[in-house]
Amino acid sequence: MAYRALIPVKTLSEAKSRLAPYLTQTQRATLVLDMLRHVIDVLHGSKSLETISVVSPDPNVLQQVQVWGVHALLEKAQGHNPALTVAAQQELASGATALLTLSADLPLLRTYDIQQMIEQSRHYEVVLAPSYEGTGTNALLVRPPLAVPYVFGPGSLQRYQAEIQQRFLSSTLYISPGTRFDVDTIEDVNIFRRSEIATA
Ligand SMILES: Nc1nc2c(ncn2[C@@H]2O[C@H](COP(=O)(O)OP(=O)(O)OP(=O)(O)O)[C@@H](O)[C@H]2O)c(=O)[nH]1
Ligand SMILES: C=C(OP(=O)(O)O)C(=O)O
Repeated sequence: MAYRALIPVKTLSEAKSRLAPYLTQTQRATLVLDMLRHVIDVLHGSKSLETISVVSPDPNVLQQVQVWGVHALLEKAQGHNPALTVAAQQELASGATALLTLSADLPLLRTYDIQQMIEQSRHYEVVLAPSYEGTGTNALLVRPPLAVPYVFGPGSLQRYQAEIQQRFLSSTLYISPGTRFDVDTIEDVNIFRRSEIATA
């Protein structure tokens, strides 16, 4: 089985727009790149992935991730789901048999989470990792790639579940702090900062 990972990353100037009232653009860009670096390090550390790719329209992001040792895919169709769809088609065409798509903003993600999701995917065609509030999807492991269409966005978990049901695919939920906690709001940033201080 050829497991690969794919991380979508927005243009830095537009990323983390919900934090714009609280953080400067430079602070937001730094936060995005720090969290992306963490996710990439964790994926590398899992030693379970044939390749790791980042899809983004931002040349600075693409240049940076190559330095970190991952593939840089220029966004060919605009928007979260269209960009992922084209990138996943490329992965499928080049031999991927399973694709883990995950958000770039998961600061508590651990290699154990990746290994567990891969383990579960041996028994289920789709493994979904929900966000804390239970409506979002922070990671999605699909075997084969594109067996389920990308439907990220508000309320995506329920939409994924409906798509899975329509296609009679087997699926399971993977629930862990590492995949549940994504940084969207200033409250999330503060929770994360407090957890860093507590573990320092
Ligand atoms: N390539 C690409 N990635 C995207 C796009 N939209 C969102 N993403 C990525 O998808 C993941 C979840 O993104 P969102 O929560 O929608 O956006 P965000 O920038 O994290 O936060 P907000 O701007 O506050 O919504 C993050 O890794 C984003 O960088 C897009 O249009 N293209
Ligand atoms: C994009 C999503 O979530 P968020 O905007 O909360 O990161 C999603 O869960 O599909």
